[in-house]
Amino acid sequence: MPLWAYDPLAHSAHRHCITTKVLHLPHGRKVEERDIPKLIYAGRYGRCQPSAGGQEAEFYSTESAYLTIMPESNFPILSFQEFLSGSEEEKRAVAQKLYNAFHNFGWVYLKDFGITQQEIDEMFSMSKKYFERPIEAKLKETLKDAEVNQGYTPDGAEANGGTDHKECYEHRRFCNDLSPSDEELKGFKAFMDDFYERCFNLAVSVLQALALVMDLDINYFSTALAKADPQLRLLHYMPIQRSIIEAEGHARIIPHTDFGLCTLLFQESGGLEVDPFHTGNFLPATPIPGTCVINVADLLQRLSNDRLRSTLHRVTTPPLSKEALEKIGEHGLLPARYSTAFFVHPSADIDIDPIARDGEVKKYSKVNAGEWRVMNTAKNYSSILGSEATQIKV
Ligand SMILES: O=C(O)CCC(=O)C(=O)O
Ligand SMILES: [Fe+2]
Repeated sequence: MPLWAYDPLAHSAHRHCITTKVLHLPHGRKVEERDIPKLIYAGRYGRCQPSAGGQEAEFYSTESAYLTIMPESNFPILSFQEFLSGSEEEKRAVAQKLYNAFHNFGWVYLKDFGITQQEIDEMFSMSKKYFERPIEAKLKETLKDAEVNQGYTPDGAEANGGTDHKECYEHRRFCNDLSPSDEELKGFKAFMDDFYERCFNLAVSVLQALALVMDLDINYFSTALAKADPQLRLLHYMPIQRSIIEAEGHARIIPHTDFGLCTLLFQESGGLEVDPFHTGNFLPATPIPGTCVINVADLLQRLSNDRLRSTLHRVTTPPLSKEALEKIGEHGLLPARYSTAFFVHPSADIDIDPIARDGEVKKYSKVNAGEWRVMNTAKNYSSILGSEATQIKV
C-alpha cells in the first residue's frame, strides 16, 4: 500500500509520498519503515497512533509543517468492476472485501461502480442550480410529512440533539410533487429520476454482494427492495462562520448514524469525518475523485446482529491550508460544501430481525422497516413537522 504523509493544515488533496526509511519524532523517538503502516491518523489536529499497541507517535515535523502519517485513505478503497462483470469467483472475492470493510470500519470507498465522475459532476451542477433559486421558491416546496418525506428542508430545520447548518432536498422513487417544475428549473425532475435509478441499481448490487457472503439467498435484498422507496438527498452547506460550526452542539451536520440499511454518498469537498469505533475519534473521509463512499446504517447493523457496523459521522470544518484558515480568521466564512446521499431503506412491509449464528443471542428486537423509518424521520424533523410527529411508536 502506498504511504502518504498528510498535512492536516493543508488542503485535503495536499499529500506527500513518504520517502524516508525512518521517521524522526519529537523527543528523539523514531518509527522504522516497517512500522509506518501501523500508524493511523487520529484527528484533524490530532496525533498519530500506532494502530495496535505501542506508544503514541504524536506529530513529527518537517521543514514545511506538522505532518501526520496515514495510508492513502482512512478507509478501504475497493473496485466494484469484478462484481459487476466478473466470474463467480471474482464476484465472491469482491463481495468478501466489501463485507470485511463493512465489518471492520463500516465504510468503504467504491470505485468502478458504473457511474462516472462526469455524471457525478453533472449531478452536482444540477444540485447547485436547485439551491441557487430564491429562498421563497424553495420554501414553497418544503417537506411536510414524515411518511412522504419529500421536498425541501431549510437551514436549521432538521437536527436531532444539536443544530445542523445545511439545507436539503429529498427526491423519492414514486412521487416528487414538491420539486421544481420544468418552468422553474428545466430538466430537474427527469435528471433526478435518472440519477435515482442508477443509485438504486447500485444499491441492489452492493446488497446482493453482501448477501453472497452473509449466506443469505442472493435475492434476499432485491426482494426487500422490490417496493422500497429510498431517499436521494441533495445537501448544501452554505458558507458559514467557522466560529458557529465549531461551537458546542453545532456542526454542518452533527454526529449521527444513518438509520436505513446503507447509504451511498457523493461529496465535492472535504469536511466529512467518521468515528468508526464510537470513541470520539473522528477520522476525515475526504473525497477521492471517481469514488463514492458507502456506509453501513442502523438496519444493516441490526440485521447482521452487529457483524456490520453503523458508524457515527459528522460534517465540520474542511481540512484547509494554514494560510487559508488564517485568511478566513475565526469569524470569517468557510466556503460552501455540496454533497449528495442515497439512503437505502427496505420496503415498508419488511421486518428486520437479527440473523443470529452459532447459538448467538439476538442483540436487537425485530422492527418493521416502515415504522422504523417514519419514527426516525419524524424525530429528525420535529422542528418543522411538530412535536406530535415524534410520538409515533414502534
Ligand atoms: O454531507 C455529507 O457528507 C454527509 C451527509 C450525511 O451524513 C447525512 O445526510 O446523513
Ligand atoms: Fe449521515
